Amino acid sequence: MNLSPDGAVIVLFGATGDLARRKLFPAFYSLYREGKLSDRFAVVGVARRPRTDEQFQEDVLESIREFARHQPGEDDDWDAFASHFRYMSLDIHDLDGFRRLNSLAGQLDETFAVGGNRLFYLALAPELFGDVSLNLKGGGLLDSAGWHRLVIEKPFGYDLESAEKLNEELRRVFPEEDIYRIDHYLGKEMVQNIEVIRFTNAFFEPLWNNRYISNIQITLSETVGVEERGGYYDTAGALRDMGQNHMLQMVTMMAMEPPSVLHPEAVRDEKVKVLKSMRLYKDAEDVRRNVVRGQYVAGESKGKALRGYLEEDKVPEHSTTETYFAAKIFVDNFRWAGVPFYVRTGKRLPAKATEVVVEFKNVPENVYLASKHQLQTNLLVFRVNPMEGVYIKFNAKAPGSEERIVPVAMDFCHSNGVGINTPEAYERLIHDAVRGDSTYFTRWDEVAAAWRFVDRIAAAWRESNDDLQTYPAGSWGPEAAAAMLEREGHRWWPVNGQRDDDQAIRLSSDISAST
Ligand SMILES: NC(=O)C1=CN([C@@H]2O[C@H](COP(=O)(O)OP(=O)(O)OC[C@H]3O[C@@H](n4cnc5c(N)ncnc54)[C@H](OP(=O)(O)O)[C@@H]3O)[C@@H](O)[C@H]2O)C=CC1
Ligand SMILES: O=C1O[C@H](COP(=O)(O)O)[C@@H](O)[C@H](O)[C@H]1O
Repeated sequence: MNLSPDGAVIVLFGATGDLARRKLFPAFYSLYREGKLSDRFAVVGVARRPRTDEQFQEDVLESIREFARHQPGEDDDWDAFASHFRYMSLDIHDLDGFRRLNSLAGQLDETFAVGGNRLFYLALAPELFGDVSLNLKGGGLLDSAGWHRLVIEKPFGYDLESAEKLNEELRRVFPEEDIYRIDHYLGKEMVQNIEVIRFTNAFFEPLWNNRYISNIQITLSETVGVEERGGYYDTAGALRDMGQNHMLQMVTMMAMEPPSVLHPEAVRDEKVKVLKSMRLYKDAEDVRRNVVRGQYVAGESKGKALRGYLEEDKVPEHSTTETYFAAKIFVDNFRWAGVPFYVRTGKRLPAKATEVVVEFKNVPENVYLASKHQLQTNLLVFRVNPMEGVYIKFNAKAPGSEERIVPVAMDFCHSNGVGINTPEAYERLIHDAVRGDSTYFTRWDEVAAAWRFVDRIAAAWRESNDDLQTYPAGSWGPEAAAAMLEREGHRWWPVNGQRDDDQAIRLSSDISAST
């Protein structure tokens, strides 16, 4: 594995699209500003619509002004950065166009001395991935002297069968080790930190099992609706858009065994074991018991009226696509037997939050405590987004009181979501792909195992829509999701500082003010 900050020609397919504009151009700029992209790089933007190099550079500048962490300043050599960007109008079905692209890449190889390294980033609809890879080969783009890597966006297929087909198409051209499947959640600071916190602290690992942990809750909640992506979203739904990929990846980060060495393959081997240990739902009845799905209807948030999913642009009138799902998942291995992993994700919920709550089992009752106190369980919370940090709740004596035991909190705040300047997930992942570090990209067997799990749910949902619930936009989703936990004596912990029923945060700053 070569981890040097190599030079490379980066060919960005889908350069006029939403992802390029909101995430990728800003990421290139931050990497450049922070010296993480060698000066020996060029970006060739590719899409069908006509653009001159100058217009393209202007598009890049606008995107950076709107979305980047760093802003181009007066003393910043914008022109030097922009000179690395070229544009080529090309339909990906046009093989001759790929030959022209190859000759442009060859010129840029020389201009920027990149040694023939090429990174192909497919910010395109997945139906186009197979044709692009064949034409890259046919057009001679893989004949240069250096390495050739393919970065592809999700969704990787629609189910296991289509994912296998897509994978075969890609593997005809690229070996597995050169395919970098992006799951941008794996590039998030605090998702990567889960591993570090788990495996470098003596006081977590011994407790990290079914003896001490009661349940784990993972919430990926969004306030936004489907925005202008209604067409795509309606074919995916929450299960495929967030569940098959981001959600299950978060489960693996929480549940995996420590890898024997810190090497990409060793880490991914451990994640695959988790995915393969997840209990598959037996039948439709089992899915109904353990999975709740919902679709938002008109509601309101902070006094603003919000329309329902069926009123969104490009959503079919009678769509039954879920915009929310929650599930109870079991990882049937020695460490996790009997510990439910509760997961939930949805659009148009009251808060944007990505959070993992580890709820510990209560201490055994003893004579001193049992009669007098209702002890709260200990919590460890990984806050991934928008706040980044770790929150721990435990019990202590209220100062000055002989009698009272109260929950107190310790809050490690990596960033509070305001003026946030930690590297965006895409920066990390592009940086890793250029360095050849695939640790935080998903390997084929992970993708396949995740589809195997998700396909059981999708199959049950195809049988009947009777279990599809509705929830008002701006609410926390269907009641049935709360009921699913209540049946086990558990409840969802509120997220993102919205802990109205939990006084621990206030106690941490003003312990005497609590009652
Ligand atoms: N946007 C987002 O937030 C996220 C997107 N993704 C994934 O990233 C990928 C891109 O998404 P997004 O940017 O939103 O999509 P857009 O629809 O905004 O962009 C698609 C891009 O593909 C180009 N394109 C389409 N057809 C062709 C063709 N035949 N030949 C050459 N270029 C073509 C379009 O340019 P033109 O019309 O000029 O040809 C455009 O640049 C998808 O796989 C999506 O699922 C993943 C996570 C988040
Ligand atoms: O992949 C996707 O993720 C976003 C949410 O990402 P986040 O980093 O803002 O949490 C989601 O809105 C989108 O539907 C989905 O495709």
